[in-house]
Amino acid sequence: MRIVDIREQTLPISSPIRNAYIDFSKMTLSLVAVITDVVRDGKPVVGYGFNSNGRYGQGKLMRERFIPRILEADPASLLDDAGDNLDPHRIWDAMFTNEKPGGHGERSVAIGTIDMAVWDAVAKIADKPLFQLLADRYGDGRPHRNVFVYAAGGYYYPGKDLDKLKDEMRSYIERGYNVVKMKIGGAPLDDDLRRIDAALSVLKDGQKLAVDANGRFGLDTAIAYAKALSRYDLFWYEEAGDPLDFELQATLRNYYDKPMATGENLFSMQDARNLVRYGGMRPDRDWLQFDCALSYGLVEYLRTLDMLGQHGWSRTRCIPHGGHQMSLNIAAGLGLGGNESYPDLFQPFGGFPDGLRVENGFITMPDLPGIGFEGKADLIRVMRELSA
Ligand SMILES: O=C([O-])CC(=O)C(=O)O
Ligand SMILES: [Mg+2]
Repeated sequence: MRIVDIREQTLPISSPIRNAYIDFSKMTLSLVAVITDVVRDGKPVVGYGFNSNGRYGQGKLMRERFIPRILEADPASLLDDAGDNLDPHRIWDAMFTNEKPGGHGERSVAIGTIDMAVWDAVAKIADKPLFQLLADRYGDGRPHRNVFVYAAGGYYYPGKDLDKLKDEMRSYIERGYNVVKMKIGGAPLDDDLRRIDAALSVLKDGQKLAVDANGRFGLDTAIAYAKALSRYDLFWYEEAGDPLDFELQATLRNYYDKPMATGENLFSMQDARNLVRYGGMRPDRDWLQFDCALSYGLVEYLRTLDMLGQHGWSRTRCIPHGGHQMSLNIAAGLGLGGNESYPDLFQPFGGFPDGLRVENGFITMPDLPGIGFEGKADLIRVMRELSA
């Protein structure tokens, strides 16, 4: 059993939307196919992966370093002890050969994307949904099939007035979500408060709004927003300041006693650990959003979950960024608190398998092989073009 080829294609996911920090007019991602010599139903098993929105495609790093390291390794050294499947941990070690620690810039995205495709292949070779494989290997064998999901959107874009924002939020609620998220920090505070009031006006009892500043604020602005947001009962106040400014985050808790969230731009277990050590995050109410697709993959995310446990954090406080099915499987298999969802954005990569309904804010995991990309017709079409 061996990996015979790994292919990458950089694809556009551009749109006119913007958050407080970037616009998505030139946004791309890497799609990866890991092609094996294992044959199922007359066809080779192929694992697929892609990186989440917000970081660009990483084909160059993959082609120069990470793909050759896997393909040049002794194939037997990449298998598990029984020799009957690929071992994601050993493949990860091969990718990380001759890489120094620290500075987890773009390579964590490159490795995380290949890692996603490897896990998809591993679960397909084991003939299981990935969430079941994870529950079997790392848990008690019983996945949490019902996963909390929230709808992310509420971006700034040209011509978007308050009515359009309300329509967007209402459409998520009508599709079964009970938590919706919108952007803040890309307009003056008073304008944002009007936008928040508009979004809240379409919510009913038990439905909540989260807001996301995308790391835009310095301490003074972060505090001004904290004071203004305190009057609401928000699901969370996300990424107020620079993702690496742990002191800002720690100070902010003195001005905001309701839930906060951050972590989507921390790309390693060590960075996540620094947030937990120095960021003043509160295990009883705050949320951690590390996204495996951007941060060295599930092999690293398993280390992050171990680290969290050692620091007194429950994994139910993790709701990953990215809205991809990989984190959906991790949430179901390992018992996270839920997952982000982009019902309309970043298509065909955003969203979940066709026909999956959101009910009262939860989805029920379908029985699909691997990560489940085969259940989303527009996505698997693009993926199969890469592996054909
Ligand atoms: O706008 C983005 O970069 C995405 C984001 O922060 C999120 O989904 O939380
Ligand atoms: Mg965010």
